[in-house]
Amino acid sequence: MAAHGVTIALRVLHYVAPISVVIYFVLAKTVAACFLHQPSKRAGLGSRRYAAIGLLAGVLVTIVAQGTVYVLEATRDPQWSSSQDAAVYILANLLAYASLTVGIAENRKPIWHQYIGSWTVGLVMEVVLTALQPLAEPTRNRYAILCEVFHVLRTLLLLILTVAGCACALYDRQKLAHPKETEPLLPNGTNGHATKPAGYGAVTANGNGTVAHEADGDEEHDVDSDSEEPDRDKELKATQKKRLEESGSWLNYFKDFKIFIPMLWPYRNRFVQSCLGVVALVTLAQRFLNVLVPRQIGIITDQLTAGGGNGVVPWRALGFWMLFNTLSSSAGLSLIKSLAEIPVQQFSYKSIGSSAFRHIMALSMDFHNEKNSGELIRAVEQGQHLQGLLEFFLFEVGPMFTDLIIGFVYVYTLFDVYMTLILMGVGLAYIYIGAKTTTWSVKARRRFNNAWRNEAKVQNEAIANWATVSHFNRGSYEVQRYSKSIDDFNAAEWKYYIAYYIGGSAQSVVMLLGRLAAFSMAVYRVAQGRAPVGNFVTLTLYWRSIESPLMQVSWSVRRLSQMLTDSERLLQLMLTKPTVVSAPDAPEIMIKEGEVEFDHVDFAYDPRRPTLKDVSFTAKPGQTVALVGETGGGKSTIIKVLYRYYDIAGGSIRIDGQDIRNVNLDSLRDSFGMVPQDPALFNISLIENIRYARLDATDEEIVEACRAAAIHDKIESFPDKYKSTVGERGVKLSGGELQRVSIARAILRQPKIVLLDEATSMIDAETEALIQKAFKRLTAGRTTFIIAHRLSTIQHADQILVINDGQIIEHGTHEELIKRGGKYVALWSKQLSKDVEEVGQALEGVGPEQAVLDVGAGSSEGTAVEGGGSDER
Ligand SMILES: Nc1ncnc2c1ncn2[C@@H]1O[C@H](COP(=O)(O)OP(=O)(O)OP(=O)(O)O)[C@@H](O)[C@H]1O
Repeated sequence: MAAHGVTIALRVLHYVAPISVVIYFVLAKTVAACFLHQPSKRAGLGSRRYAAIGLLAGVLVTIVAQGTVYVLEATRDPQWSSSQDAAVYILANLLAYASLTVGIAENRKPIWHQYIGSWTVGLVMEVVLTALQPLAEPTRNRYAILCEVFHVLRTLLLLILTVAGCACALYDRQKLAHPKETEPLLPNGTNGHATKPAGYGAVTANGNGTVAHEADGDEEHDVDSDSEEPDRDKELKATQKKRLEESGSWLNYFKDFKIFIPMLWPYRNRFVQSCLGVVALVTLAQRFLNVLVPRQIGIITDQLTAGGGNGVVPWRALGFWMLFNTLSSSAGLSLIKSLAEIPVQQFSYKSIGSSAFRHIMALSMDFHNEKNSGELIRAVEQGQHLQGLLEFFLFEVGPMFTDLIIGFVYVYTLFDVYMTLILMGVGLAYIYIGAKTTTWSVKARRRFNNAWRNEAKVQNEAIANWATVSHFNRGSYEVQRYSKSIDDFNAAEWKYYIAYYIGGSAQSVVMLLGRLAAFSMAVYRVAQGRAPVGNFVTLTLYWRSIESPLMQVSWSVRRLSQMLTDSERLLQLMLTKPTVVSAPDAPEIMIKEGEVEFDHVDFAYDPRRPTLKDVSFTAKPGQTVALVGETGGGKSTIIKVLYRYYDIAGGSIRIDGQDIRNVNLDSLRDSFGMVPQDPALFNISLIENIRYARLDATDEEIVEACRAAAIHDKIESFPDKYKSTVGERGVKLSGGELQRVSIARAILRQPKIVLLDEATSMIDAETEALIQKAFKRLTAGRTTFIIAHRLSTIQHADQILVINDGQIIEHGTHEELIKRGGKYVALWSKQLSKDVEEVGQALEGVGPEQAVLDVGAGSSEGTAVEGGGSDER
């Protein structure tokens, strides 16, 4: 009775032993991957790895030897099938220890505790099995004795592995705790490694899915060391690694991706939610159909075989098969699923696209000055690959694992546990090869993406800067540059597809071998009479349903990593916070008078170089303040900080006593009418471009504004009048026309404060005189800031500020400044002499009296010649 109990315990242990080793290893690996466990600094010692591989090879030999003994015993005793548990123990143990051996052989820096723990679990199991074996079989033949010898040998090998592993771990801990006693006094620099800057390449992903310090010199697993990548991508990856290191675990790392959840999950959209429900139901039904269709064929086969041609048709079984088959056809449930998926995909496409676009538009000027717009667009496009993420997890990864589990159980019920083991073996080999090829293809994919982006960038830059290219006659140079970028792209694409296809073929071979083994085993079993023919037919049809989730596992890993790589750029973009934002619950600005006060304002684009230094002045309500000074002095910057393109570093800017940082940003910007230095238009009609300033303006108001800006007659002279399109950024208009359109926009906007940044620099003096009236109307009663190099434009200003090197060096009215005889006068006379020179050149050949006459007109009326001819770009 006791022997019977021991036999049962032994049988159970035969199943439990290999499973517990595998479970421990998988759990330890998962925990290590999630919490970024790092291999110890001494983990890469080659001698330890080789010793462990040698001992594990010994363990494998004892398992194979024991298996051989069982086969010999089976040939001697046909009733041997009763010891199926022993066969399972051998096969499963072989799979388990082979996986551990491959794990160490593949990884130059293993995380040892994962392995030591698995060996310990294996050791405990082997000790119990070795002790129970003699109790279960008191009378033993030579086969049993041999098996016991192998058991003992295996136990000894595992004991050595466990004890040596623990001893090494303890030794390392002591050694690392007292580095001074053992480490060389000189740092790493002595072995030729350069010190890397903090935060850059500090950690790299290694084969464990964990991070390792690059300084350890483990280049084999440094999948990210990619010298061909542009600096920006290296920066991106450095940020990603830094983020991973700071977050401490992959779980935390993925927390950042949660910003995409509201874009993927339709919280408030009932229709999309119900479509998701339909997709979920169909997915569930498909799991059942995967089994029911081949099973029904098996049932029909068995009924036909049993009938032996007696004319009885299995109508009922056939009817069910027809029903199941129709449901699983592409005109059945798949059609419903495909239709229901469309709104779900469109929802996420729209929400990712519009959120990313909204975010980009809300980012501050410093960001937009740095970024290449082509790259931004590509980041959004690639990020939209995330669109399928929700479905991917819910309706691909989930069903895939369900199918696998159903598959393991169903092939067991069709035949026996060996079939399940074949399936597991194929699965492990397939996933292993899949993981290997994914590593190559992800690396190749990154290069492919970079080359693709670079190609778009080169093309985009050349087209956008066509005028510059043409000024320097660099057309063929740009074509050459572009064709080189296509060559790079083709080379990267070629490498990517090689890695992709070779990996795919290797996996197909594994799949084929698995199919051959399973079908041979099924034929053998049917021939032995241990299973009906119908089961073989069912298996051949069902095998395809098991292969596809297996293929999906590695494909899903590949797809997930591809989705994450592609969306990393969008994530970085979404994580970029605008530097200028409204304070929470900031009130709208209330402008009554329009008094603008700069109070000890300091500002710098780059903290190493101050741009504005202690700037203080007050623009009284309705006053016109002119900013003059040498180029690069900081005039435009004063306007930019007032518009809050940038936040100042010190002091404050107040409008009617309200600090502009404490009011709502939109309301602040709504109060300004800006005419910038280089106005740009959309490539739409003129009338739409002007209406952009005030979307509800009527056509009459637009025409009125254009009249005031002295551009109406010009527009009327165009063949399509107000409907003329203006080209990209307004290139079809001359510089002067562009500025006048821009002034018309400002007039239409009816702002509270007017900002004119070189608004008339490209307009000739004659036209400027025409629009002076318009300016008067625009600026009447409004506080106005004017930047102008043409001093005549600003001589009537209420206040003139002379800006030099970020400071106000003089201020006052034109007359006061002229009287003072300082920098303003220097600027004024410099301009006069420049004008005389230019006029002299322009009037070469004209009589001297005539030239003097013209200069006189220019100086009194504001340099009549300055704008001459500059109205054309
Ligand atoms: N986005 C920026 N990033 C870094 N530095 C900048 C930026 N914009 C301007 N600067 C620098 O700030 C300084 C002041 O520039 P700003 O455009 O305000 O001068 P300005 O007086 O308006 O010149 P100009 O009369 O030529 O328009 C210059 O040295 C310029 O190089």
